[in-house]
Amino acid sequence: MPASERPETIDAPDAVDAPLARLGWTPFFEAQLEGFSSSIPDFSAAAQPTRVTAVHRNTLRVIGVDVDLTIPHAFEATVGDWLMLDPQTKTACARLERSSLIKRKAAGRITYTQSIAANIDTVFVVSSCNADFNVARLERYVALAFEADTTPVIILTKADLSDDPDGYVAQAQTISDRVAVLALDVRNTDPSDALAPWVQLGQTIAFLGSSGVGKSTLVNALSGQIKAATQGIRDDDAKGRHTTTHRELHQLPNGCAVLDTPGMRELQLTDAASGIKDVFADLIEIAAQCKFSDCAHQSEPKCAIKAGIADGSVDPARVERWQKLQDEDAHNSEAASQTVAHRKARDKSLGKTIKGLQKGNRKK
Ligand SMILES: Nc1nc2c(ncn2[C@@H]2O[C@H](COP(=O)(O)OP(=O)(O)OP(=O)(O)O)[C@@H](O)[C@H]2O)c(=O)[nH]1
Ligand SMILES: [Zn+2]
Repeated sequence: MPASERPETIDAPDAVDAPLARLGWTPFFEAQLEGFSSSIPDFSAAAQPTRVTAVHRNTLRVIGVDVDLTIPHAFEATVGDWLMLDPQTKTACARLERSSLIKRKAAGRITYTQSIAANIDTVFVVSSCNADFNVARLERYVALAFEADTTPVIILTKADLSDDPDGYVAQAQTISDRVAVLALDVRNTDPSDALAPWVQLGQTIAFLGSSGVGKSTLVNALSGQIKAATQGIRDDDAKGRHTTTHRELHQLPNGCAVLDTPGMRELQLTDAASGIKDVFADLIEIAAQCKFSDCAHQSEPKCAIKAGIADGSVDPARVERWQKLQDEDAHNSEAASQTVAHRKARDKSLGKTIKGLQKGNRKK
């Protein structure tokens, strides 16, 4: 959903079960329940929806209505997923289809795609009206949010520290006409009203941005802890920070769920080709007029991008950032797949060596 179509009437409290809505339950998930009892053989009719709030090495923590349990891993569930819990066996018997998924390629012993968080509705991309502000970085996060099927909203904090917050807003607005941009002074003003269109019962939000831009300050303010000394609260992390006891899934007083999960706050871009296309849709449309379909917009004849730069309708810096982001994404995506290919080749040759040695031993 384009951010310009602001959610106005999401999940009226009576539309879905209110206690579940406080965990982020929406009609999208409700609608999936019907199909289960008939299509899944061992589906228990008593199964109930629970949300994954933490992923540990061997277990998942799931929370539902009057449920707070640690259960075995199932269905490759990640933080934010909805699992149907069989109350008898205390195991998951189904994972609901995801409305969104934030993932990244992780290169460990085996390279694999790692899910970071599921079912986030709005990603607040946070930067500040000072040195942190960087259009290229914002574009990267917006691409990531689009790629994951979430709605990105740009928040520029520390408006009070700048002489020209509107100038920052204007710059951020050039990123995409599908993304709302807000400048906030979170230290002195309650952000609740400004963020109300997205911060609603049944919705799940997350904050993305560099360290120190004010993400925790925002969450604290939304939790009704305005002007709480962020640092002080933080030092007492387990108890003091935010109002809920669950570190990974906070519930705001109005019933909006906030996913705060390790690895979510700062993310590298990989496998985000379609998210990048969404951010630079205007340039892609122009590039479709280039003579060559694989035009690199460098020295090719009849290049529509270069023509646009020449007549002033296209910003050359934006073209440069677009190409850089594409390169970064291609590089990261390829590096990850090469790691797999390289390891496979190495393991194969190692396998041959071992076989050879074994044969040699047998001959002796
Ligand atoms: N003046 C001003 N200060 C702010 C504003 N928002 C946040 N701050 C301050 O910026 C500092 C960093 O804020 P945090 O909320 O801890 O930043 P963070 O993004 O959560 O940082 P990490 O947890 O490291 O990712 C704190 O001292 C806040 O009080 C703002 O709008 N105006
Ligand atoms: Zn071109």
